[in-house]
Amino acid sequence: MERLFATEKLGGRALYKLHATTLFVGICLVLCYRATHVPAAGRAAWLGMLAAELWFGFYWVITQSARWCPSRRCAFKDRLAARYGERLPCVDIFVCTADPQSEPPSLVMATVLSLMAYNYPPEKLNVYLSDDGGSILTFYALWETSAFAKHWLPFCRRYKIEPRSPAAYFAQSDKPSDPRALEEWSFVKGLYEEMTERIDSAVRSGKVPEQIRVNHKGFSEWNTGANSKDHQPIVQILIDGKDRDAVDNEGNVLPTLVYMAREKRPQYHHNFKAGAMNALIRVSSVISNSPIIMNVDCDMYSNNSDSIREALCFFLDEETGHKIAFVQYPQNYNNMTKNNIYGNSLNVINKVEMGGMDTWGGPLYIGTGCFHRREALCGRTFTKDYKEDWDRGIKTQQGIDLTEEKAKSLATCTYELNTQWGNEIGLKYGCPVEDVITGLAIHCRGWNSVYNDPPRAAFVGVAPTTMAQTILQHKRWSEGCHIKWATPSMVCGHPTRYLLCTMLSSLH
Ligand SMILES: O=c1ccn([C@@H]2O[C@H](COP(=O)(O)OP(=O)(O)O[C@H]3O[C@H](CO)[C@@H](O)[C@H](O)[C@H]3O)[C@@H](O)[C@H]2O)c(=O)[nH]1
Ligand SMILES: [Mn+2]
Repeated sequence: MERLFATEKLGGRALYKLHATTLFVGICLVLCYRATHVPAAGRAAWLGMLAAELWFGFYWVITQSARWCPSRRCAFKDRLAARYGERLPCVDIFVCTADPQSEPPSLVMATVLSLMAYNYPPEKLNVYLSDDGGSILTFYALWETSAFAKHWLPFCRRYKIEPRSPAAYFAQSDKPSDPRALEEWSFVKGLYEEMTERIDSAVRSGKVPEQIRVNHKGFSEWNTGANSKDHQPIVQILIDGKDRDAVDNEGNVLPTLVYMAREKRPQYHHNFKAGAMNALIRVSSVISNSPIIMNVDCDMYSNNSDSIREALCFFLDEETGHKIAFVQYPQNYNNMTKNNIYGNSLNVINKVEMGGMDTWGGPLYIGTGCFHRREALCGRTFTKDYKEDWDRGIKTQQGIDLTEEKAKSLATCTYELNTQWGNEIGLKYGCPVEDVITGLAIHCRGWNSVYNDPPRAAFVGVAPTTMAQTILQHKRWSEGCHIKWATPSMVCGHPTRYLLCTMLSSLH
């Protein structure tokens, strides 16, 4: 049977190998020099130099395993379409946001809209927004979005536009020349701008107007004075994709859209993004329970509406699909500083190293732009005879109120006490780079991963732009992969992979 994807080796490998060989000889010569020139005085400095050279030499040798033979993937969406048509698995999409001041809700909503507008059967798509700020402003923004989506989704489909984040699209696109298209373009643009203005002005004033609050029962969650650090669990299904009446303005079904703010109490540690993701895994398990989970940071919009279909080419491939736990896309940014002075474009990682890690079972999980197999993320160990049920998922709703109550009980502070959540199940806690460690644990359970970097970037986000932000981010990344976060079984189970995780996340 024809494969659903191909792997091709990157060109220029011979040249790189030549370059690497000369470097290796250089490193050996430096070490030789050091060993044969032991000074009589100043031994401490000599020892320090030797230690540094040995460490950097060792680092360099280890990273060669990711640079020696980089490859690129090519997914065949046409073959996927020919084989499966629209009989595709359900997908749950998780977006995490934490603070309406530093992550403006209007931008988060552009991300949410880009995800709702994927070129994918809408009844199989479920978008969840986790709000760690527990903010009525974010909820209000999502409520506005659920109404605007009824215009945005048909517009995207009719004109096959890219990218499908309205903010990015209207900033990039020229006015269409066809008068009918122009009329619609201007109408949708107008609606979008009005909505953004309403959201931004609510954020500026810090409150949602009273006449709006009566429009949805969800606003009443804030009647008791919930604040970001102390509030009850909130789950609101804003669009129920299983409801035949929830349709866009052309009568097509809409994707499910859910707002979640897990319970926060000062006496319980919330475990940052990993805690939010784990709450989402549980909440989604009673609403949609799709076999595939995708997650993005709130500042990373989908730039390519075919990314889901491409990711499925890997999962559904007959030969190797059953081994794959996650498909990782690179992090691309659209706000590079002049000359990329802080190296934020992550070129070496994105273009070479992530695609070069196949020998070690595939790329790292880097926290955003990643499609997971739900079972693997929830702690399942790989076995040859495991067969995924791609048809799984909740197809009929029990009644929204009942489902919401059930979901809230899974998003409480006490739910995880004395359980394996944060350890064997879901994302790992306690580590500043929960993603890399979680990915390592998945590999240690026997699964592989795949890296896919299509010519049209799948996700585009916002990188740090100042020295201070960059240093903070790198400090967190470097600390995160320190040995103390990995258990001995993880280090021993995949020693080279562990070293690579440590080194790739600490020295860029
Ligand atoms: O308590 C928190 C803190 C953060 N976030 C969200 O987590 C995401 C990432 O946080 P950010 O502060 O933007 O970290 P970055 O350094 O930009 O993130 C990179 O590094 C992280 C740690 O490795 C990964 O989790 C991210 O996916 C990756 O983009 C954002 O969407 C936040 O809203 C939460 O949901 N809850
Ligand atoms: Mn970020």
